[in-house]
Amino acid sequence: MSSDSPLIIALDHPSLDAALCLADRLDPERCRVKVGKELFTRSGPEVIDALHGRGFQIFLDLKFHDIPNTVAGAVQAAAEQGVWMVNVHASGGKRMMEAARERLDRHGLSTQLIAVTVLTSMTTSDLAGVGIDASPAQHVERLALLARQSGMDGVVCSAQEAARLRELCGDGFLKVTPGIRPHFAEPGDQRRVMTPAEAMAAGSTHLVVGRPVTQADDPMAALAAIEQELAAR
Ligand SMILES: O=C(O)c1cc(=O)[nH]c(=O)n1[C@@H]1O[C@H](COP(=O)(O)O)[C@@H](O)[C@H]1O
Repeated sequence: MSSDSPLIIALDHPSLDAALCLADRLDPERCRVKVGKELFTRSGPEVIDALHGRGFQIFLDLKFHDIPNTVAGAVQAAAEQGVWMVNVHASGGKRMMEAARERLDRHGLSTQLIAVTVLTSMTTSDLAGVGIDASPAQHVERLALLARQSGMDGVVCSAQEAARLRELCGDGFLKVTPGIRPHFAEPGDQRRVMTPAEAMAAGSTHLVVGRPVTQADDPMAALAAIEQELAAR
């Protein structure tokens, strides 16, 4: 089964059972799902098989960042599990991203390969704290251009940077944007946020939504409310 929806629901759950319980309340024709570090570290590849078995396309969000050979091997291992999308950190550099690209191509693996630019929880002062003297918007541009030159299919960025990246990198370059907060949701720890409709208008190609759906009393109703917000724009 596959979904044309731009929505990717982040299954940031502490156990396989909890993640599957939520997945069973979602419709794989109306969203994809994202498996991140906590869930994968606890459950291992079993969660991938279980979600595939339920018909979901999966974004395996492990944000690989290591030497080129190690990242290439990790990306290959992810792709061989049949996931739809996998990511690395653009700040791992050009040679690291190229190694990942080359490994997928060499093995004929069509998993979407994207690079994280600047995390949506980060501000200018957070960047300064790690020695980067630039605003998030400036640093995202730099890393997105590097990611495109290195053969990535797209980037993870905040929706606030999507419009600029559409100008710089074109429509076909994926812009996967977390930090999505529908009108009914709280920002929590996110700093660079937008509503679903604003994010799509700005050029996002995919919206990563976690707590606004997963913590809702009725997750499918929350997803439907987001779909309505998108349809009304
Ligand atoms: O790569 C990601 O998915 C990601 C990158 C980023 O810059 N910011 C970010 O929030 N994420 C992920 O997107 C999800 C957002 O979840 P909520 O804040 O609950 O909507 C989490 O799973 C984060 O790990």
